[in-house]
Amino acid sequence: MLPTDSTKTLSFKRCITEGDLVIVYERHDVMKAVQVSEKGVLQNRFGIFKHSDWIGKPFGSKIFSSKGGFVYLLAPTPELWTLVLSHRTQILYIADISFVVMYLEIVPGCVVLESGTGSGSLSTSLARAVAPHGHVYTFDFHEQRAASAREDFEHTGLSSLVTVGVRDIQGEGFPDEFSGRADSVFLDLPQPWLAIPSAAKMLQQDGVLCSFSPCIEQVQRSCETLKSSFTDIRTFEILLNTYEVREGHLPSWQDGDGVLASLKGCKKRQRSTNGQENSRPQTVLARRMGETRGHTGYLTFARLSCIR
Ligand SMILES: C[S@@+](CC[C@H](N)C(=O)[O-])C[C@H]1O[C@@H](n2cnc3c(N)ncnc32)[C@H](O)[C@@H]1O
Repeated sequence: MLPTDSTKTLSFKRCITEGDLVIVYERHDVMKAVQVSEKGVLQNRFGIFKHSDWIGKPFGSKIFSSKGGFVYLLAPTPELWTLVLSHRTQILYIADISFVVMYLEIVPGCVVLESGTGSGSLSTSLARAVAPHGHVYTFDFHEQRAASAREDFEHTGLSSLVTVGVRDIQGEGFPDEFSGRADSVFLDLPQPWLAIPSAAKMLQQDGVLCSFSPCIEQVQRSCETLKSSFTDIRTFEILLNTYEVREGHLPSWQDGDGVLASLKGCKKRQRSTNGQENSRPQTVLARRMGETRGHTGYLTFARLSCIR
């Protein structure tokens, strides 16, 4: 059983009720988080939507406005929350987040330490990964950021899984009460090497640490510090290619190589009985969108050595 308030973000199989946070989805790049209230109204380019029509509908419903336009009402999963949250800092995105959760070996029941909290983008996914009985303790030295993150975790229903502390982790290290208790530690700090000795103290035998740094000089300095108590030190840079999937006409053989793949396979150009060329049939196309997404940062992982 999940703690009751965390069912908001962690369960998909329920109906929308008053007070819920929903993600109103127009397109993959146009979404917003809305708190449902009986008297609430949403207005966008597709028309006017009354919240009262949403209550009782399952998450995932397609909802029509009086003008016939529509939006989808989606559950505020960590994946979607990362795309709609208010940016108080730079944040981690899904490609890095998914790699972090996997490589830190985070499973239900884990205790995870994190600093800084920033906008809580990573913390939200960490919380889901440790649910229902694990916990994320996240620290930021910026009081207002910590308070805003706490409010967000209330809204997304994760506050029973995440505790936000105000602390200078580079200066003071993590609190001693976590000594030897953490399964994993994640650092997104300007000088992570200052926090690494404390992180090593917090980790259980063979626990894993990850440090995110935007530049390679920081990585080098962190690795120097990691060498004294960690093993299996490895750095990754995650680069993402996105493909747009849409209906369209296949190019003729003379059209160049703009379209990289057809999901339905190639159909030859058709000719009618009078020998005229028909318009080419519609098919589903996948086209690479622009350049590979640029550099976000380096992820350095290391496992605590058994001999401390
Ligand atoms: C880039 S943000 C973290 C973003 C976060 N990973 C996310 O996905 O939303 C870095 C955070 O570290 C915090 N920070 C910087 N130095 C710190 C320190 N010495 N102790 C604790 N937090 C610190 C900043 O206030 C900032 O909020």
